[in-house]
Amino acid sequence: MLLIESQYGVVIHRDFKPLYADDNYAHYFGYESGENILSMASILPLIAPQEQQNAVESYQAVMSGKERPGVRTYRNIDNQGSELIVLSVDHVVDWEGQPAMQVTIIDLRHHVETQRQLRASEERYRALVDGSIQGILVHKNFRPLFCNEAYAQMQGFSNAQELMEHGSILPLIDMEHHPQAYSDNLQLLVGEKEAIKTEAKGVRTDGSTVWLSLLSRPIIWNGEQVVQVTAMDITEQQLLKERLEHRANFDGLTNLLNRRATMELLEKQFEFDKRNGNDMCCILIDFDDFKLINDCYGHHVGDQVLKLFGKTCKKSIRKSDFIGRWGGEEFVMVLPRTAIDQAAFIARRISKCISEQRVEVGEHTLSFTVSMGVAAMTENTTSAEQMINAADKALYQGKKQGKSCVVIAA
Ligand SMILES: Nc1nc2c(ncn2[C@@H]2O[C@H](COP(=O)(O)OP(=O)(O)OP(=O)(O)O)[C@@H](O)[C@H]2O)c(=O)[nH]1
Repeated sequence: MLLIESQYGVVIHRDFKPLYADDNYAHYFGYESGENILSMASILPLIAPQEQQNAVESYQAVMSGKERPGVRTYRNIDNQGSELIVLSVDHVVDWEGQPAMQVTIIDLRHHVETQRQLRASEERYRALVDGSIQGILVHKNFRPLFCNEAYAQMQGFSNAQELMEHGSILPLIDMEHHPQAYSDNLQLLVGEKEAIKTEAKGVRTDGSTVWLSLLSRPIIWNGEQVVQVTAMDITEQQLLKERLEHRANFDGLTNLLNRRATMELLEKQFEFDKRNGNDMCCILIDFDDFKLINDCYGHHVGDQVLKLFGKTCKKSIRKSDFIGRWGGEEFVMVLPRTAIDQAAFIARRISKCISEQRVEVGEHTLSFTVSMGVAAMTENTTSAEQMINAADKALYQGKKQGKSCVVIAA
């Protein structure tokens, strides 16, 4: 497909400040490696002085969306001061969350033939972007017209051809993102938007998830208005983000919501149920004589008991209910749309269930109990905190009454 025999060089820059340059690019200008280019404050001096203004204007026009990225010829200057004519293919890409210009150049000095090829710019575009370090896909209403190797690999294909054999790229987009994809596609095609930047979940050929940072723009392809997508694989960053989010909201030992996340959710639920006139209850749960468990069997057994408690509770509540770790061996269960009688019933059921659990420690079989305070959101309850305090008082009563019991707040 590519009629040009020479290799091409790639540089990515923002306002001509180099962000990435490969060695081929550096070689064109007489440097040893891309590192030499990266150490420059600007790559503008590599363009012949009489063409620099033109280059700056083109850059601004493309980045602001006034002009589409295109194929141009430039007079460049190498580090010996000699002029070289290059064919340059501009391409707006996403670089660390910001748009940047990717320029692919071919030295035209020895390739008179390439002048003729200038006219076949779309064909050349195909060949040049194949070497892009970012995934590039061109589609017309999700029918793939072109994709480079990088894009195909991100989606789990072994080569671009395999992806191109698919009639639609929609199955490669997670269902959840389909409405957004349709709407973005339409907005770009009717010219409502010049570019759309999104993060979307993709489906690899093996069914696994790939997270992509996408920059979509309308381009002309064989005379038709179509969409070009530049993609970066951000799966690792996304997984890290999810892990950090999980760590920020969940307790590491029991994998239940931590106190902060529980309170946040409880407050939201409280506001919702209050506004909608729904019932709502909370149960404060505290282990009985937990210190004894630690003292007799060791801290690790205490941990094991807490984990088992978390699992047991999660299994015994509805999807709309939630439970969080409030403190060391204290937990809060939130029951939206639940009246106090039902809540008391649930508390007793869980209390029984907990007391039936057994943990084997060597020759010993350990059992344990909890005390619970149950409170409802009444007409006079004005905050989630107030409801928790009421449950806490009831729990305190329970502890005084001899533990292993469920006490309903007055
Ligand atoms: N193993 C383990 N123990 C914990 C954890 N968090 C708190 N504890 C222990 O739980 C015990 C709680 O002791 P206390 O507050 O006296 O309560 P208790 O012994 O359950 O007594 P009552 O509440 O009156 O029934 C303390 O010994 C804490 O060290 C934890 O994550 N793992």
